[in-house]
Order: sequence, then C-alpha cells, then structure tokens
Amino acid sequence: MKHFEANFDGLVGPTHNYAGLSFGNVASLNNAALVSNPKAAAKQGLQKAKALADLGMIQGMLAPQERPDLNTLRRIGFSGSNTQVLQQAAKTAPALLNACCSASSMWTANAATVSPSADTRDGKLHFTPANLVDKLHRSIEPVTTGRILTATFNDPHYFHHHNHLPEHNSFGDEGAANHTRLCQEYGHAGVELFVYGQEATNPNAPRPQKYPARQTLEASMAIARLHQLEEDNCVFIQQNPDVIDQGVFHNDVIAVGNQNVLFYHEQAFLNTQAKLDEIRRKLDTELFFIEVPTAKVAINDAVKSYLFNTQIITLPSGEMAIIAPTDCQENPAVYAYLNELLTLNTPIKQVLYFDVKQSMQNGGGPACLRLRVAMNEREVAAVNQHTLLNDALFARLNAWVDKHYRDRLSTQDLADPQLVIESRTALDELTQIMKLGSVYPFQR
Ligand SMILES: N=C(N)NCCC[C@H](NC(=O)CCC(=O)O)C(=O)O
Repeated sequence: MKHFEANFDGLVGPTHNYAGLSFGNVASLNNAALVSNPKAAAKQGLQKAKALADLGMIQGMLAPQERPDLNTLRRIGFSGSNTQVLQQAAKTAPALLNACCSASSMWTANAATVSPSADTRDGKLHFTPANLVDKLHRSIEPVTTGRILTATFNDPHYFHHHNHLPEHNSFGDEGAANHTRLCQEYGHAGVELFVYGQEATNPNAPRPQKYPARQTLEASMAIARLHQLEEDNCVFIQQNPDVIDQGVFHNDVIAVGNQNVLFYHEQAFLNTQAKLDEIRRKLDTELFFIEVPTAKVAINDAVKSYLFNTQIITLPSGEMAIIAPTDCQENPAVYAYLNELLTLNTPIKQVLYFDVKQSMQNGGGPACLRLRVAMNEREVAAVNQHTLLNDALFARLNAWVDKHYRDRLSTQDLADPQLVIESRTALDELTQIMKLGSVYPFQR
C-alpha cells in the first residue's frame, strides 16, 4: 500500500491582525499594533499550499475559527446585543477583546498532535487537539479545533479523535509544534519525538527564567499514552531553556524532522548526544542528524529568519526539499547556510522560498501554517475530499477570500460590529464549500 505525508494548512481567518498577544514570541511583540492585511495573509497561505499540491504533495486545508469569539466575551460577563458586547469590551477591557479576535488558529501546527496508524496499537490515526493554555487567545481554540478535525478526518473507522488535555498549566500542550516523527517510510512504524519546555510537577528540573515554556513533559506523556504508542517508539527531549529565553517559544522554531532527517540547531536541546543515541537505538535505519552550529547561524538569526520553521518535504521523486520563508533569503548568514546545505551529502536537494510575511510578522512561518498527517492511501480516501486542495478548490477559496476579506485591519477595527457579520457570512459559506457541517458556535 502507498503512504504519504499530507500537509493540512490553516486558512487564515478574516480577522488576522497584530495585537501583540504572545509574550515570548518576539515577532508578535515587535509587530504589535501594525495594520494587517487579512486578504493578503490568506492568499499568501493559499499560494504556499497550492505550490506544494503542484509539486505532487497531498495538501489539505483546515478551516479557520469564528472570531470575534462572542461566546467567550459573554462568558466573561459582557452582555446585550453583539454590538453592545463589542463596545463594552473595547471600552473596558481592550486586551480581552483582542484575545477574542485573534486569527491564531491559522497556525495549524498548534492545532493538534497527530500519530499515524503505523505507530499506534489500535492501528488508527490519532488526533489530540492542543489545549494551548499558555496564551488566553489560543486557549479558546481547542473545542472548535476538535470539531473541524472531526469534520475533516470524518471516518471513525480510520481516525480516532481525543479530547484536548485538562486545561491546566501542568498539561500545557502546543500540539505538533513540539512533536516530530522520524521513520524510514511514512507507512512504517517510526519514532515520535516529543519536545517539552518544562517538567511542570518537578520544581527542581531546568526551566526558562524569562519566557514561558509552553509545553510540559506531563502533556507529552499523556498524549503518548492516549495515542497508544509503545515506549520503544517515543523519545522525550527537553528543549534548551536558554533558547526559549531567546525567543524560541516552540520547538519548531529550532528543529524540524522528516523521515530519516533531523535538522536542528546545536543549542536546541538538553542532553543532545544521549537523546540522539536513544533515537538511533529505537530506529534502525540510516539517519541524518543535520546539526547547525552557532558559529554559522546564531540563535538570533534563526529566530528572525525562521530557518528551522521550514517544512522538509519528500517529493514524489524521493528527494527532499525545504520550504522556507523569503526571510531566510534576506538573512545573509542563513542564506549562505542553506546554500551550503545543498552541497552536503544529505537527502535535502533543493530549497524553495515563499513569501508568508503576513504570518511571519506574528511569529508564524511555513511550518507553523501546516499540520502534518502521515497516511496510507485508504486513509487518504477516507478524508473529507472537499478539504483537499486541487485547482478547483484553490480557485474557489481565492474567490471566497476576494469576496469576504478586508485588505486592512487595525486593532481598533476589531470592535466594528460589521466585522462579526462579515466573518460569519464568510465562514458559513466556507462550511458549505468544504462540507464541514455546523462546526461554528454561531451555527449551533
Ligand atoms: N511555531 C508555531 N508552530 N506556531 C506559531 C504560532 C504563532 C502564534 N502567534 C500569535 O498568536 C500572535 C498573535 C498576535 O500577537 O496578534 C503564537 O505565539 O502562538
């Protein structure tokens, strides 16, 4: 049977904006209050996704969430008509209004952790939506994320959907951004790498001093249990707390894996050598550990350019390509490194650059925008086919964006009641295009 790794990219929502909501994410803080362009953001994302589909990759799209989130605003005591709720919140608690308007579900690397059927005891593909408890604006995503995932991977014979983990700091979970998988072939059992920022229940364990460690070991271990993984197929690695304090808020800002390649910065992990040895012991295949030294790329350059927030994909030819943001071309040290990488004897043979600046300005690179789902051909056939990107869906979604999205949005605009109407009209139409059913609170 054939097997593939599909990418499911998040469609950027109509309220994409820069509110500076993510302490510890330097791009989000540095670009706070910039005026955004939701239309351009959505189109940049679609272009990247379509380019991968055109390369022969299986590419899906995940629907965005309903924002402004009026349910949450009502839950915290704002009342009256929608207009009154927005006006009261804007006047008395603008930070809470901003949190309820973020389009952050676009970064689907944080939607869930996914374990392919080759790794799990029941032979099903497992999904656990991330609870994202570290950030208020993200903690309101998991329920709808679960509904969107269930509507996308909608055959219970193949797909096993779990609830998100308990909403407590001990179980801080950021999904696939802190998880990667190494394997020989996508359809063979692999080793799942769970990279955590701290041990919540061990006060003596190392942890960052300045910025939050969003993912806990406790959460990673809970996911491994839920997904029915064997101990021999898991490696738990601690992220280096010093790099979290330099702005590496997720592991996918400092490391990325694909098949038998692990591409990571010298300073990414704690106990690196022991962990690499454990991977070698648990995965009996030729492995390429590509370590980027600080002398070639400083942490600061890695964070600014998102060198490691690239996608490494295996093309139908069997060669690997790196999907990088154009910011990597603009950074001399990183660009020189990527050119050198192509001359090293690794499976990576080309680099393709994409402009995803609207997302980058909020700290989301190409890899943040996608959720990887390794599947065999039967599982691909069991996916909701209206979510898979082809020429027709691409044209339809572009027209949908043109019709509904603004090309300018400031944080002041978030209180505009018209934005609620525009966003709901757009999402209602989208659920019909992608045949998702009633996934949004306003539809239920
Ligand atoms: N690395 C991965 N996988 N994802 C990137 C997520 C970026 C997101 N930014 C934001 O949520 C900023 C929103 C704002 O400031 O308006 C975050 O920090 O959670």
